[in-house]
Amino acid sequence: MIYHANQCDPRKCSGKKLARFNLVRLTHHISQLRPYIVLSPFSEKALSPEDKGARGLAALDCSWAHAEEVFARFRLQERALPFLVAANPVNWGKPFKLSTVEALAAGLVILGEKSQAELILSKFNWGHVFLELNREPLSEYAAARDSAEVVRIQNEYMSE
Ligand SMILES: C[S@@+](CC[C@H](N)C(=O)[O-])C[C@H]1O[C@@H](n2cnc3c(N)ncnc32)[C@H](O)[C@@H]1O
Repeated sequence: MIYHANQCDPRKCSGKKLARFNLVRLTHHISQLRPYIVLSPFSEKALSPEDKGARGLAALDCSWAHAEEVFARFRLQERALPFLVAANPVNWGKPFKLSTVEALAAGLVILGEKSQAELILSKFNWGHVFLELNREPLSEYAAARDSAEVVRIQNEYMSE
């Protein structure tokens, strides 16, 4: 599920593209995200395999310029993704600043749904590069026990 704030260039928006392929549902009602784990770069808790019981994943598609202020307006079941590097053309090589499709794909891998991650990334010509660039950390995060272990693994990558 993706909450869409309509702040992006529709030609470049990865969330809208996923919706065109019927791979996500778009909503303009934040309340519809409540049953799901919402990926937020501002959450203090990291996503981990401990979250596997969740009903599903959600992201909030808005401009990075307004993201902090948009997330601050709501109280949801939020989780941050650990250190991963973007492969999308807008933020290529930047850590943590993932496009919506990269964030959902990373979350799916961490929750043990790698084939779903490959499916959503397959709609983007750079999509496979995201999994290649982050193959090692993603497989370690997916094997972690809980959020604290994900953060410990992340810190090892960040100190390298
Ligand atoms: C700010 S929007 C930008 C969307 C971009 N315009 C696009 O077309 O993909 C990206 C969304 O992906 C998720 N996301 C990105 N990086 C993340 C991170 N490091 N941790 C958690 N969620 C993240 C969040 O839901 C965030 O709001």
